[in-house]
Amino acid sequence: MTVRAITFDGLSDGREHLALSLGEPQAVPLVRLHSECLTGDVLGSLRCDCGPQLREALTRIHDRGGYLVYLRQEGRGIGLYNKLDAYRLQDEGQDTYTANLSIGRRADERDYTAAAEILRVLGAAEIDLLTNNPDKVRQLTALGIRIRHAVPTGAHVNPNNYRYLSAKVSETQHTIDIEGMAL
Ligand SMILES: Nc1nc2c(ncn2[C@@H]2O[C@H](COP(=O)(O)OP(=O)(O)OP(=O)(O)O)[C@@H](O)[C@H]2O)c(=O)[nH]1
Ligand SMILES: [Zn+2]
Repeated sequence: MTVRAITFDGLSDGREHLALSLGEPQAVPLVRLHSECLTGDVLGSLRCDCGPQLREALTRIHDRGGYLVYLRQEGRGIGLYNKLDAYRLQDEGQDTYTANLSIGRRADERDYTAAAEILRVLGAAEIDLLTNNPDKVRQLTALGIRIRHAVPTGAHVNPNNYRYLSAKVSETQHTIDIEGMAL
């Protein structure tokens, strides 16, 4: 797989987000905005679905042509240490969003302004977005990116992440097909 890595100067949040260009260039590219998850992406944690989603995205975007934008928004924007603190509360029974509130943070602190800046630099003003998250679609649209289709990812369900995925469906209306997959 040939991959072109693209770096950026002067993004409004000052972070080192990375874009990967995969496959053949397209008028309307397939794009994934992947939020950093050290535990899932790198360490293979089964508590979430981030690692399998990342690998699925790389393959699908390579086949279709487009960009994977790796956003440095660990823990839905609260950072790694806070996410690990929230995990402790989840082990005591709180759901993934309530645990954020319990440590004094918002349920989801992600902002996609830098992502929209990146897409504009890439010339990707209209995209197909690989996501189950309606908030990503809402925010990007408000930032001037046209979403032709929101393309759902696969459902990467396991016994350890079932509650986490259920909360995404019930609390933030993610389009994940976990019906009948209770483990
Ligand atoms: N605060 C917190 N963040 C988490 C937790 N589990 C995963 N994350 C972070 O959540 C982010 C991934 O977001 P998700 O809400 O799983 O999925 P999404 O990106 O909104 O939606 P998709 O585009 O459909 O994948 C990554 O930054 C992870 O580090 C958790 O229990 N608590
Ligand atoms: Zn994760």
